[in-house]
This record gives sequence, C-alpha cells and structure tokens, in this order.
Amino acid sequence: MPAQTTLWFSLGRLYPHVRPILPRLILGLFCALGASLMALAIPQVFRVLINTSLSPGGSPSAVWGAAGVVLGLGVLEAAFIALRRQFVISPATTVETRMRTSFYRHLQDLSVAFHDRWGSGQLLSRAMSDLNLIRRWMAFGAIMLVVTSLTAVIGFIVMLFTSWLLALIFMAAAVPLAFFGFRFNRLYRQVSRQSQDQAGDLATTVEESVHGIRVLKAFGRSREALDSFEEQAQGLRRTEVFKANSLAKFSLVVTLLPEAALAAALVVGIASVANGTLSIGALVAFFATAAVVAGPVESIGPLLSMTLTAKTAIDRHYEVMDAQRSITNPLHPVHLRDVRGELVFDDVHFAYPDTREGTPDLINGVELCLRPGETMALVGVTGSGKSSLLQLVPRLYDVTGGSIRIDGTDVRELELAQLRTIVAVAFEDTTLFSSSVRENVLLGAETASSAEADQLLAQALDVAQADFVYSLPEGTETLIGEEGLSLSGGQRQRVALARAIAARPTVLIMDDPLSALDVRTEELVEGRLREVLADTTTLVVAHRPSTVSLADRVALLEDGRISAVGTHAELLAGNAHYRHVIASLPTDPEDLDSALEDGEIIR
Ligand SMILES: Nc1ncnc2c1ncn2[C@@H]1O[C@H](COP(=O)(O)OP(=O)(O)OP(=O)(O)O)[C@@H](O)[C@H]1O
Repeated sequence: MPAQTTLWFSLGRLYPHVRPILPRLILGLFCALGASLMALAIPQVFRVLINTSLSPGGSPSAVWGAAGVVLGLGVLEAAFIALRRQFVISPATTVETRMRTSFYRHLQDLSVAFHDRWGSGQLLSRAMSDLNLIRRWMAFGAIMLVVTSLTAVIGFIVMLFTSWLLALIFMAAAVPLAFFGFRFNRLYRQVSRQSQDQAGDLATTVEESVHGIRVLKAFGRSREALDSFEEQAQGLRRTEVFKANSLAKFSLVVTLLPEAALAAALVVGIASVANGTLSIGALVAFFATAAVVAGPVESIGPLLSMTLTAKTAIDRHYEVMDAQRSITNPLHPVHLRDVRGELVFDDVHFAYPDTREGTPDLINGVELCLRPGETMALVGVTGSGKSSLLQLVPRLYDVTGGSIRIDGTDVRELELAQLRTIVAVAFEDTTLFSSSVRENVLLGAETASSAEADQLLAQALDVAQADFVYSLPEGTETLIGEEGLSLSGGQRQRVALARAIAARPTVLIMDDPLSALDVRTEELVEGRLREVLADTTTLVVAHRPSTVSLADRVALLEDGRISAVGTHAELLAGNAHYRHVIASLPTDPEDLDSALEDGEIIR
C-alpha cells in the first residue's frame, strides 16, 4: 500500500526540477493572466458603450471606436495565449527529459534485489506515461489552474463592484461547489492511483508475453494469455469508466450551479433595473463578466482531475526515486594494483531479502579459496544456491555474513567500477542488447584505440568459437538483440561469452554459459579459454560432466556449504554425494531454441 501524502507535499517535490525553469513558468503565468484580463475587460467596454453611446443623446459613431477596442483586446488575448505556450512548452519538455534521465540513471544504480521486486511494466509506465502526465500538468494544468482561479476571483470582484446583490447570488453557489469539490478530490485521488497502477501491471503483462512468446506458442497457451490479458484490460477499462463518470458528475455540478445562479441573478437583475437600482449597462456588463467567469469555473473540474492525476504520477515516480541504493561504493575505497586474482570466500552467508524468518541461510558458511589463474567448477543439486553464490562476487547482491576477498581485499571495500572491471560475468540466461555484434561484445571492454578494439573483438570471438558472426549479413556490424537478427540459443551464448572474455577480467564468473553448446564446441571453447585466460581465475557453475572435467578442481555445494573440494577424479572416487550430483546431470546440451527452430516441441 503506497504511503498517503498530501497534494501540496507531492506537488512540492517537483520544485527542485522546476526551479531552473521557474522564471519562464512565471512569465507563462503572467501571459495566461494577461489573456484572462483582456477577456474580462471586454464586458466593461459593453458597459460604457451601453450606458453612454447607446443611451438617449449618445453618439452612434462611438460604436466603431468600441468595436476597435474590443478587437484590440481580442487580438491581445490571442497574443498572450500564444506567448504562454511559447514560454512553457519547451522548458516543461526539458524538465520531463531530465527527470526521465535521472529516473533511468537511478534504475541502473538500484540493486538487483530492487529489480527482483518490481515488475518491468510498472517501471516502464513510470518512466514514460507518468512523466508525460507530469509534463502536461506543468505546461498546462498548473498554470491554468492558477489562472482560472485568479480569473474567477478577479471576475467575482468585478461582478461585486458591478452589483453586490447579484454577485452574492453567485457566491451562494460556491458553497455546495466547495463541498462537492472536496468529495471529488478524495475519490479521484484513489481511483487515479488505481488506474495508473493497473496500466503499469498491464504493461508488465505485455512485456512478459512478448518476451515469452516462444514459450506461450510452444505450450499452446496463447489463448489463456489473451484471456488473462483481456481480464486485466477490462479491469483497467472499468476503472477508467468510473474515473470518467466521477469527473462527469463533478463537471455537471460545476456547470449546473453557476447556471442556476445565473438564472436567479437574471430575475433579480431585471427587477433591479425595473426599480432603477441598476443601470442596463451594468446588467449587461455583469452577465458578460459572468459568461467570461463561467468558462474558467467550468474548467476547474478537468483541471483538478489533471492535478490529482499528476499528483499520483509524482507519487509513483518518487516511490522509485526514493528507493535506496543498497549496494554502494565504500566511503574510503581501496584501489587494487596489479591484481593477481586470488578469490577467497570466507564464512560467506547469504539469504534473499524475502526469505521467511527461521529458514537457514541459502549460503550458510561457504569457505573456498581459488588460487590465481585457477579454474574451479562449482557443482551442486539444482536449487542449492550456485547461481546465488556467484552473484555475490561482483556484488549483484551483498553477502549477509562473512566476506568475499580478492587478493585479500573485501569486495565491499573496492570501488564498484574497479570491482566490475576485475570481475566479468557470463550468465546462462544471455541478454543481448539491440545493437551490433561488435557493440555487444565490446560492452565491458576498455580499449585505447579502434585498432585495439578490432583486435580484442577478433580474439574474443575466436575464443568463444563465435566465428559464425562473420557470415551474418553485415558481419560484426549486424544488428542483434530484440530489434535485430534472431540468434539461436547457442549462438547467443557464444556472443555473451565473447563479451565476458573481451572485458579481459582477472576473475571470470561463468554461470553455466556454455549449456546450449554441444560438447565438442564446449571443449574447444574451454581449451581456448585456458590458453588466452591463463592468468584468469575462473569460477564456473557446471551442469554437465564435460564442463566439470575441464576444471582444475571442483567444489561441491551442499546444504549451503562447500562440503568437498578436489579434482573431478578424486571426488568421483571418494564422495557419494558428488557421484549422486554428477549422475543427475544431463549429458546432452539443452538447446531449446534449436529444438524450437526444428519444430520438435511445437504442438
Ligand atoms: N531473486 C531471488 N529471490 C528470492 N529467492 C531466489 C531468488 N533467486 C533464486 N532464489 C531461490 O534461491 C534458491 C537457489 O537458487 P539458485 O538459482 O542460486 O540455485 P542453483 O543452484 O543455481 O540452481 P540451478 O542449478 O537450478 O540453476 C532457489 O530456491 C531459488 O528459488
């Protein structure tokens, strides 16, 4: 349940972003006010015209002069409106872009634990539609709300001076208006929050189904996915209809009450003219002013709803922006020079934040030492925490007890940038970005010149046995990732592995990154890796006996601890649990993509 905040508190949070453009917003406000004043001045021209020129003995030629003044005021009003747009639209867009950039930066900085908890659609809708709503409110809603309120107040004062009695009739209508306004505010805030959250959930569903389209198709679940999407979309529709109905009801009250007051004032006004207490000119001016004021009063409903929607958007934006970065740089970082790559796990404990109390830690006192340049395979039954342990090294999560040290220095004492230069990771679940093969591979590489980059690219592709990229339509410049060419699972893994190699790490963490490769290719890759990364300490989660046998030593993860370390042969000979784990490992590569492409498991 999101924290409840007042409207002023939420709007006030925008101030730091708005401060640089405040002068332009104020100029825009003055222009909007100028336009309203011009509109309010026109009835006064009528008043003078009727009371002087059109009364008996007046000069009819003055009508031309009055028409000229009305035209001039009309032109000025239009010019002020155009100026207002000019002043505010561009700076409001700048603020939107800056807020979006800082939102994106913050998302990048937040820990993986944060991203585990948040649906991608919720983040997407906050980054796109919520910021869009805030911009529209800043450029239009906020200014118009101030201006319409001021126009209504000034118009009312003018009406008061024209006829206090008629003005009081209008004033009486404001009391029920305030009551309805209060109720509307409360209701609309809740429903607007609900609709924006539902829109975020809907975006998550779209995102998930697009990502999982192969699985949905392969398992023939497209119909069910559509049904569940439709249900969610209907939920959003119901909220939107309810929202629109609430606004329509409030707008009805806001329109009806002034109209009723106008009818009552007309009766009283004509009686006043008849008994001589009010001039005809004043009566006409009063009603012309009332007509000018009616516009702003009627627009208060939509403007208030826009403000409440913006408040919700601001609250949603800051729910993410207020999330603390849990994995940060140390205050006094240690800078490692000439890293050798000794990796030590010292009584490491770890439990995910949502773990139930009383459950033993997933990683429950891991002790392990990898010598510089050593290749160690990590083996354990499924769900034993191998991937979780690996993610602690580059600090995707932090240990909850004990420490991980590189060359004797706790990884938490290193600057994150240096740690992630020393440690490179290749995951089984490969993510390729929508850019060229070259950019994907050189993502984490620091190169001094383009010639060095070329050389590094060629070497990384060679080691990862990813030569197939040269035969893609545009070679290494071919666009891959979501918007580009589709690669098979094995091809994707090889590109991702080349990326880890190109980063030239001292410590390489591999979470079964070769699972989609056939045994022969895996052997080639491992052989080349040994040659090129002879000085690189490698910790690799192994799901296949072939991977295990290529490692210098093997560590067995059992009940959150390392229960045995040794060569593959030693452990096979002397450890029953190891034999059980190895026996349960699949011998053949799982290449779901290739299987799908071959139509094997499409029903
Ligand atoms: N982000 C997460 N939040 C909470 N629990 C998680 C998270 N990721 C994994 N787990 C849980 O932690 C346990 C260990 O998962 P992990 O992926 O580390 O195991 P693994 O040994 O690598 O498994 P596998 O061999 O199947 O890949 C599992 O019970 C899993 O449900």
